[in-house]
Amino acid sequence: MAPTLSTTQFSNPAEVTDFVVHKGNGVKGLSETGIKALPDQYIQPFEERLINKFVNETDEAIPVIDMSNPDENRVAEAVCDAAEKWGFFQVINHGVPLEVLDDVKSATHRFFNLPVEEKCKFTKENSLSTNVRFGTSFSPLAEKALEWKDYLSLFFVSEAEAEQFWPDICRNETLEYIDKSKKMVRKLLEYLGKNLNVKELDETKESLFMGSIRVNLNYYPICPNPDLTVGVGRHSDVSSLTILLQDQIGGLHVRSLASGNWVHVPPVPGSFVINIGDAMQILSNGRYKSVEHRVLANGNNNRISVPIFVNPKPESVIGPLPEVIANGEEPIYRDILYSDYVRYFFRKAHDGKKTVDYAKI
Ligand SMILES: COc1cc(/C=C/C(=O)SCCNC(=O)CCNC(=O)[C@H](O)C(C)(C)COP(=O)(O)OP(=O)(O)OC[C@H]2O[C@@H](n3cnc4c(N)ncnc43)[C@H](O)[C@@H]2OP(=O)(O)O)ccc1O
Ligand SMILES: O=C(O)CCC(=O)C(=O)O
Ligand SMILES: [Fe+2]
Repeated sequence: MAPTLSTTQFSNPAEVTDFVVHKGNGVKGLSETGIKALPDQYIQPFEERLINKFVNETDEAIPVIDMSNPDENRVAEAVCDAAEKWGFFQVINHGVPLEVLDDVKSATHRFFNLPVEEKCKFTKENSLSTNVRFGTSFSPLAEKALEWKDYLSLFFVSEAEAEQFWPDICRNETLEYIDKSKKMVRKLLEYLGKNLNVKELDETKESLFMGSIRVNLNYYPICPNPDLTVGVGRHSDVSSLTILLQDQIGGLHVRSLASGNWVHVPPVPGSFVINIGDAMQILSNGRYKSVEHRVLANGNNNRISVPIFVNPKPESVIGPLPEVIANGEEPIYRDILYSDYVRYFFRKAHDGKKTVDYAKI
């Protein structure tokens, strides 16, 4: 239900922050007050807005890969090529039932449409588990300018833990989405691993590449001045691989490694957007690239997206794989504890590709 506060009740920026961040209304609540101008704390520095700058000026596009015949060499080659040259690609005919995708999108809308009191049961302060967190922006206490996004973040431990702590309204659909995506994730990791001389995804490699799973349900409400802010600022993911389901609205942009231009990722019905994360960049000693991306805010439509972050286990030590440096290649990253790396990422504002410097030798 829409909050009944009138925008005139915000007499200063601190009241907006209190309403959005501390009272748990999120930017969705703020948007639904009918607010006509973007509050000051959402105004991004000029260089971060980048609206229309270097966007769509070329006909560059991230590859779209058809996985109908997943055992054909050309599919594996296309995936590895995209991972090296773009760090991003879309997949179609991936084998995940479209109904599962529709169901998790509906579940996302249902969660965000809950009354504030219900969503607030899952804020950092109130959640009964650190694995379930409802929040807004990315790291509001560390950010100079906030981001126009609310999220529910679910770290998967077990079905039993999810049964106990995840919100009822979206639990089953999210679990099904994870479960039905696993086969495709394994296949993608097999392609990427083989190309690095990893013969098979045995227990050790499985734990490094896909030892933990986090799913975020993202909600980007209509924004009064989308040109002045961002939905998500420039960042690379800290995952090994991210599987992103987006709706039909659009707004995700990827930095082209070839030109430096921002390239829009057009919604393709029934597809996933796949991207390489920092953990895979480190494991592959820089062969596969985790690439900067960002999401524009939208003045006309609400948007949702549902990324599955496929990660090493928090307790894994990650560094360039022995198979990669066996040929005498110099390691460019040191060994790091993965949970230290993720903590470092979460404790600062988005800052483009800087997180990975933490692991550089
Ligand atoms: C939210 O907007 C985002 C998110 C992203 C994410 C991109 C990714 O690639 S996510 C994949 C990350 N990988 C993993 O989660 C797997 C490994 N996980 C771990 O090692 C641990 O779960 C942990 C993340 C280190 C948390 O450990 P723990 O100490 O048990 O838990 P906390 O004390 O609650 O958290 C520590 C610290 O982290 C921050 N934080 C935790 N969870 C989240 C979350 N879901 N979202 C945001 N921040 C989180 C938090 O700041 C905690 O510090 P406090 O000072 O608040 O206590 C990309 C783009 C986006 O816009
Ligand atoms: O919403 C999107 O399209 C991308 C979100 C994203 O980059 C993230 O959650 O890491
Ligand atoms: Fe991301």
